[in-house]
Order: sequence, then C-alpha cells, then structure tokens
Amino acid sequence: MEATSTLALSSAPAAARRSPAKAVVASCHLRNFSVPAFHLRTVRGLASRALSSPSFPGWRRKKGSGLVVRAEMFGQLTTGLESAWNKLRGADKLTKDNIAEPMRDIRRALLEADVSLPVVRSFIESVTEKAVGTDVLQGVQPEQQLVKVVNDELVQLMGGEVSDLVFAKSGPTVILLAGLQGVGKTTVCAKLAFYLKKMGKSCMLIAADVYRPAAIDQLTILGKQVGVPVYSEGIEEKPSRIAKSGLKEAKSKKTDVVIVDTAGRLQVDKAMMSELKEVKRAVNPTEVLLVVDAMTGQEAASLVSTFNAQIGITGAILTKLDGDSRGGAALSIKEVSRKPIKFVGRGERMEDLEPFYPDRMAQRILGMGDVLSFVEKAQEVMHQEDAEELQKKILSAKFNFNDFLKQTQAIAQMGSFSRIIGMIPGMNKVTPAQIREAEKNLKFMESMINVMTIEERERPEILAESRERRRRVAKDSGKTEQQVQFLPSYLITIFIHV
Ligand SMILES: Nc1nc2c(ncn2[C@@H]2O[C@H](COP(=O)(O)OP(=O)(O)OP(=O)(O)O)[C@@H](O)[C@H]2O)c(=O)[nH]1
Repeated sequence: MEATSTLALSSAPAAARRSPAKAVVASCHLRNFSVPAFHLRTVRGLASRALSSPSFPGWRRKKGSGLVVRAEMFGQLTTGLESAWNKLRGADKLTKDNIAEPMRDIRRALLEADVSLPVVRSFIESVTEKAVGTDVLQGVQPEQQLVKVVNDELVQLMGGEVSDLVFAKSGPTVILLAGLQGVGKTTVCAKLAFYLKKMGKSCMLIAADVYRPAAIDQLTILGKQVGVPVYSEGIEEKPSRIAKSGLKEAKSKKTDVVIVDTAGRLQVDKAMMSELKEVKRAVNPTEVLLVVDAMTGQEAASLVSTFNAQIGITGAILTKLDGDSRGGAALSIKEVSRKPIKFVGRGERMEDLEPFYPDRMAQRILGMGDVLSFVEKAQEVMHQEDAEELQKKILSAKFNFNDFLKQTQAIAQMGSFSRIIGMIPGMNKVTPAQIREAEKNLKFMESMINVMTIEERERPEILAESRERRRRVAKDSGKTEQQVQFLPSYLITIFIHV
C-alpha cells in the first residue's frame, strides 16, 4: 500500500523565503501544480540558493529533472533499504519466508555501506528474530513494521542513547583529542570549544601538535574565530610538558574546559601512541576522544578499537559526515569498539559539530522523519479510501478547496502542527516561529474558503476566471482581491509517500 498523506502549505513563496528547508521541499513538489510563473521562479530561485547553503550538505540537483533533489548523505544505504521494503508490498504479515528476500537486500545494503561483516551478521540475525512473530500493529503495513524493527535495531547498533560529554567534578575538565593526520582534529578542537561556549562553559585550547607548525597557527586562528584563548609554547617543548603547563594556566584562570590538540600521523605508529600515553599521564583527562573520518568507513571503527586498546579512550568524534554517502563508520564504531560516538562533524563551519543522536541518525538512514508515528497518526484520522481518492485527485491536478479543508481538518485532529511538522522528512529545520506563521496562514486561507459557494470550492478555476467572484469572496472574508487571486496557487501540497 502507498499511504499518502498530504499537508497543505500555505504561502509557499513567503515561507520559502524565510526557510531554505521549505524552499527545497516546496520546489520538489511545485512541478505537480499549476502555479503562477512568478511564484515558481521565487521558490526555485530560493531553493537553488538553499541547495548551495551549508544547511543542506549532500543535497543535490538531480540531473535533468529541474530542482528535484534528494538527500545523499547515506543515500546509497537508504536506496538499498528501500528495495527491501518494496519487496514486502502486498504482504499481510511478516513471516520467515516473506522476509528472507528483504533481509538479503538489507544485508547487501549494509555491506555496500561498508559496515563490517560481523556487525552485519548480528544485525540481520537480530532483525529477523524480532520481525518474525511480531504482531503487526493495527493499521500499519508489514513493510512499515519491518522499517520499525530495522529502525530500532539501528538505534541500538549505534549505541541507543546519546552519549553526553562527561565533566570533571572539580577543576577543569580536560578533553584530549587524538587522531590520524587530516581527519579534522584541529578543526574539532575549535568546534568543540564553540559548542561548549554556547553551553556557558569557559574554554582553553592547548596546541600540543609540535610537528606541524601550521597546526599551531591554524589553532590560533580558529581560537580567535570562536573567541577562545589558545595556549602554545611553539614547537621546541615536549607535548606532555606543553599540555601540563597549559592545564596549570587554565586552573589559575578557573577555566571550565581544556581541549588538548595532539599531533596526528599518517598511520598508527609506536611513537604516536607513546606520546599520547605521556600526554594522557600528564593531564589526566576526563575525556579522551578519537577523531575519525567518516569517509574511511569500517576502517574508522577498527581505529577506534586500536586506540582504545593502546591508550584507553572514552569515545569517538566522527567528522566529515556531510561527505559520507555510505554510513559504514557511523554504523560500525559502537559495535566494533564498544566505545560511543559522542559528536559528529557535518561541515567545515564552527557550527557544524553536534552531539550524535543514534535515533535521529537511524531515521536519516531510513530516509524518513518520524514516519512511522506519522503514519500511525494519519491512519487514525484518515480512511484508506479517502487517502487513495485524494492521491488520485492530486495527481490529476483536481485538488479543490473542499479537499484542502478536509486535509486541514484531518491534520488538526492529528495533533499540534509543530508535532506533525517534526515527523515529516526534511522538515525538522522548521522553527516554531515558522510553524506559527504556517498555522496563521492556514487560518487565513480557511477564512476565504469558508465564504465560497459550493461550486467555487469544487472548481477553483472559476475563481480565477471571474473577477466578480473574487471581489465577493474578498469582501465577505475581509481580505483583498489580490489575496483571493493568489489563493489557488497557495495550495501547494506536500506529498509524503510512505
Ligand atoms: N566537509 C568537512 N570537512 C571537515 C570536517 N572537519 C574537518 N574538515 C576539514 O578537513 C580538513 C582537515 O582538518 P584539520 O582540522 O586540519 O585536520 P587535523 O586532523 O587537525 O590534521 P593534522 O593536524 O594534519 O593532523 C580541513 O580542511 C577541515 O576544514 C567536516 O566535518 N566536514
């Protein structure tokens, strides 16, 4: 089954102007509607800019199809998993037999994503065991049920809960960063300081990478950029001594958090490990975090294991996730090394470091917002036949004002607008202010529709043809004629194909 739900977004051009997320989503769907060229150009122009903005890493124009875009972070894995769900279409429950083929697809998708083989094996075993014999929820299709099991297992695989930074009970919290060359360690130092500053902590960076003078300069520049002092003694002193003196200074200044940048090597070697051990002994860190590059796939997971075995670490920071279309590192690290991913880097800007949320990551891998809850909610308030009828109407461009009202009423029954927006893929960047604005716009549109005749509601085109009708609607609803004129084009509907 293809459960389709629609959400009418009012004033798409205005909303798109404020939010790149809306611009992109609206532009994806605009092509199905007859909207005035003026609006089309506005939204497409905005979407085009949004696509090149850092908020949309991995989003691309699809060749030859205008502005239709899709998220490519983990895109390969997402596509692979989709083929598994598709194979279950039409089934009425999950059985050992009918999930065999979808499970093969999932296995292949995970291996192609560069997830390590033992992890894939245990994952498949656990999903199969949980999927077969689970009672399919009332109103949820078997393929949805499998998505839910896979989602839950992915969350577990990536550690279940968010793994927060640990802070020292007294004195400065010391975070020691380690990692191979070029993985983004120095950048992470500054990003982390920026993040902690936003939490209200005072920070100091210590430049203990003495082999690459440029690293000290880089840290100094980044420190300035984020407004955090950088302690350095040049390249003559031993890293452990620099770290120790830096910590002493941080203590005297009552700094909350000290972040130590260490030297990277091209590969793991004895000298690097013994130097790290020495620095660790000198500053007794609260957190030892290994910075790994997401693009190295399962190799990143084995590096975390190696560093943990040799120096003892508390977690990992996964950088360059914005360029990772496979996902093997994010999926393998916890399972292989038993150490959690604490943060992920998703771009070069200082803002592009965030805590690692296994649940959000799983949803992203599955290419969905909180789709399952959305489907459950939608099915509570919308009959299957209605949904299919509506889908046909939309596809044949016969969506009228009555359908629109029916949809807004169904949406109102599903809960608050903000909660529903949060469940929709791609809409998680919409702010509360934008949601309030959308709610206001919906009411604005409803007030115009409420004063229309039955015929006008059923055939929006007669409004477009008759100035007299538009004037009457404007007068009765207290709006301007121009606002009524644009009403049909505001009915830009977002499809959610589940
Ligand atoms: N796209 C993207 N680039 C990143 C990310 N993190 C770091 N980079 C870039 O990766 C490059 C290397 O980062 P550095 O911070 O210099 O790496 P390093 O590990 O300190 O390197 P060494 O000092 O040589 O060991 C820089 O160009 C960063 O801007 C990220 O999350 N996404």
